[in-house]
Amino acid sequence: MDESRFIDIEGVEMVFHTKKGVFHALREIDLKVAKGEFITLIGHSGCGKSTLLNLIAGLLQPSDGVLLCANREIAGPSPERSVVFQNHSLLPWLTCYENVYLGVERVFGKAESKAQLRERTMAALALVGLTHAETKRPHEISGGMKQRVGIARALAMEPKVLLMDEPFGALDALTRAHLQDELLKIVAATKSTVVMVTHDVDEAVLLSDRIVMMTNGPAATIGEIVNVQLDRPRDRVALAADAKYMEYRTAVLEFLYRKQAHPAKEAA
Ligand SMILES: Nc1ncnc2c1ncn2[C@@H]1O[C@H](COP(=O)(O)OP(=O)(O)OP(=O)(O)O)[C@@H](O)[C@H]1O
Repeated sequence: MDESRFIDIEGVEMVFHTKKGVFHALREIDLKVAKGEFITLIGHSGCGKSTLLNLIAGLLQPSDGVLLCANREIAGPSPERSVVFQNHSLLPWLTCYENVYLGVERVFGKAESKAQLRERTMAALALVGLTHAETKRPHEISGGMKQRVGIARALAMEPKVLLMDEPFGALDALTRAHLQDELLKIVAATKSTVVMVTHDVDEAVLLSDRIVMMTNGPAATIGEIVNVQLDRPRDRVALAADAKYMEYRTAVLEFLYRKQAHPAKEAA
């Protein structure tokens, strides 16, 4: 298999049929994501970032074009492409442990013993530093912890691709920085392929191998792509004074606020 096109998106168009008529959301989307690559999607509000992520997740079907993952057409949702949403979407009546276990059981339940499933669940909770919270329910933990349970659940399914829709968008700046650092470590350890939607320019530069910048909608498409060639592991404090980091940051700001200025709704 050609690992440089692990996710292969070709000629994708997305048209929504609404009560008000036809809405052309995405046009001519071509993107190849390599195995182990970390991609962020950035662009102004409403440009179609979530739509593109949902197409890769298989939650939406394109109006035209094709999406492949590991050479197979993406025909629907699958645990091999697990999604972490902004609102953590945990089941409120289940404990943190049970929320993660549910995903583990779905993927490995037929093949493995209960002890093995338990081991996987505990390993995923440990990965996000939540072993101590296994018996707590979502209302008993902070927003950052809930988001970590969501990430643990997604990772525990050992997905080929981790899809994240503004996973840290609702968190305060310090918690957000902490979770970004954790995610970098986890991704380095698991060698996951990640596609993440973000509004945050610094988050995009810190995490990405490539930043995919989208033009404004309607009929949004990929405008430019920034190749972030910063060594890993990355240290946010050291990067703050790094000339290359500033260059990438400026390139994204330039795209968003000069080339794709959005007078009504300034994002990022
Ligand atoms: N199911 C749908 N039916 C009709 N229109 C839709 C549907 N889903 C999305 N859209 C429209 O497609 C466009 C892209 O929406 P999308 O949510 O993908 O944007 P986004 O870039 O993720 O926005 P935000 O940053 O605000 O979350 C928007 O104009 C939106 O109103």
